[in-house]
Amino acid sequence: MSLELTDVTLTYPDGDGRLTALDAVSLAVPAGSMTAVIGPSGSGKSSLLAVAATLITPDSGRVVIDGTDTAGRSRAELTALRRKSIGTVFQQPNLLPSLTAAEQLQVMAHLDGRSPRKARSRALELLAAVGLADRADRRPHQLSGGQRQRVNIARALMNEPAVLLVDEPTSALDHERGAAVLDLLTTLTHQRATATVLVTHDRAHLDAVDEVAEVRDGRLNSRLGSRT
Ligand SMILES: Nc1ncnc2c1ncn2[C@@H]1O[C@H](COP(=O)(O)OP(=O)(O)OP(=O)(O)O)[C@@H](O)[C@H]1O
Repeated sequence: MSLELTDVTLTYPDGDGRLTALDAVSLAVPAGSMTAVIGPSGSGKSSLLAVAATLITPDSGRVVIDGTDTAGRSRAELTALRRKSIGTVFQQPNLLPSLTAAEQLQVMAHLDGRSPRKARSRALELLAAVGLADRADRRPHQLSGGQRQRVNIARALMNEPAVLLVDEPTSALDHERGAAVLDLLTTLTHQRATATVLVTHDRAHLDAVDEVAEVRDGRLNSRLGSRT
């Protein structure tokens, strides 16, 4: 398993007491497969993603990323693990306005100490994989919303992460562009063997995934997706 959450419980301070955002949640996502996480507002989806991203340490339970148990790791170790093993795609692409599409990706490799020449060729390869080979030298304002989200996805894959965490990637897109982005995520998940978690409100997305996990009041029920 590339991503394994076992019996994860997370609480937040809430007045005099604690609010249980995740209640003994277990989730395992193998390489090359995509799990959709659905559930009503406030059910714990973002909390689940934040725990999987190692951005929040749960009160109890185990989080294993690409074979590495995160328990007891220092902040620096977790940052290194995130950089190496986790790619994130959020609703808004958050691209840097002054950089071209290729440079947005190259920055990631630079942070990782890779050679600039290798970074450039990997950036171009990934932009081609997301259908933007001819847009590599455009800046964000010269791209459409769907194209910006594609750059965002390519950037998340720059360091060949084992785990890809995706939060509502199509919420800013119309139906057709949203469907194309979802198709792309499915293809990349299989091609690049990432363990992908997709938080979504869109039930149309559920047909494309391998497994659906529904969160309600911090508890998780898994059921198989229609691809399997
Ligand atoms: N930092 C925090 N401090 C206190 N409570 C929080 C915090 N973050 C989230 N919560 C609470 O934890 C619960 C789960 O929130 P979470 O953001 O994970 O839900 P969600 O399913 O992602 O919701 P949405 O679909 O609206 O984004 C909610 O009751 C929320 O109010």
